[in-house]
Amino acid sequence: MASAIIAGLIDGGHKPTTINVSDPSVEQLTRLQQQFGVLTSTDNLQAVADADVVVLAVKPQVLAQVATDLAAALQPEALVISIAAGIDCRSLSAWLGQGTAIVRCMPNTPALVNLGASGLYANPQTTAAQKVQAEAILAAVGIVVWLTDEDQLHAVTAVSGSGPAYFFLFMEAMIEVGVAQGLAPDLARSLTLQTALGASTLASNSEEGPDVLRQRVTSPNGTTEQAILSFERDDTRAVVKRAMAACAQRSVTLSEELGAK
Ligand SMILES: NC(=O)C1=CN([C@@H]2O[C@H](COP(=O)(O)OP(=O)(O)OC[C@H]3O[C@@H](n4cnc5c(N)ncnc54)[C@H](OP(=O)(O)O)[C@@H]3O)[C@@H](O)[C@H]2O)C=CC1
Ligand SMILES: O=C(O)[C@@H]1CCC=N1
Repeated sequence: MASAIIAGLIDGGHKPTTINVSDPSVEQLTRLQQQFGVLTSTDNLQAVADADVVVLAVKPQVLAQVATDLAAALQPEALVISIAAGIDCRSLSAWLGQGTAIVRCMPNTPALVNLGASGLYANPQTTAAQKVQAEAILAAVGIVVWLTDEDQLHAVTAVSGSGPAYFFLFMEAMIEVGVAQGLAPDLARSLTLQTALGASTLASNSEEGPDVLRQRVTSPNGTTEQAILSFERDDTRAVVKRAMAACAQRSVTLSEELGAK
């Protein structure tokens, strides 16, 4: 995720030498340095020392340690943006310092192709100018929505944070079945991916909702009708509801398991 955000910032005209990337892996840093021309360090404290914005893009499992270590090195006026799933502002403040301006963000991997979708929530310590900064960083890789209730980030995770994986699963299944029905694998793949891109683009460009667009594909007594009836008989909406509930619930329990006690 961090690579995607760095790429978006640099594509958007951000000067590479104003970005300092820290990671334990020298190989990873060398790759980022060669690809983007950013400054690099294996020392998190050194990387944040002069930073006005710090993006925390580590796994939730290491966030407590990383954030606690950073506290002493942060500039008092720095904005901290965390993209970690689940971990709330209460925990981040406990680790970073109570006065820290924090924006929590839930991005997604289509940020890699500038088609990301991010939900953002700012704690009360965040100034209007810092909110503009946070929005500009995430807007470099896709659309941004602001949330007024931090708990909504669980739902954003279930919709867009994890959402790409649901569509990939659907694509995998369609490709497999296309092949089973007699198509060459490369044909099944390109037809599936173009259909996903076409459906998404059509829905994005249309004033009509997905329900109306679906009905347009579904000719009475035609082929689609049989597929949709089969999906409804299998209660696909309930399947989606259970999956997204499990996802949002995991976001809640990540916070309980890994948050500040
Ligand atoms: N993947 C996704 O679709 C999304 C992920 N997120 C969130 O983004 C965060 C990162 O996820 P993702 O990008 O997938 O994970 P990655 O494992 O790809 O990236 C995490 C990076 O953090 C580095 N790292 C590990 N320990 C430290 C440390 N102590 N100090 C500095 N860097 C460290 C890792 O290095 P190394 O590999 O060498 O250990 C790795 O490069 C997570 O919190 C996740 O919840 C949010 C939205 C979507
Ligand atoms: O699976 C995860 O925990 C992360 C957060 C959202 C997408 N990937």
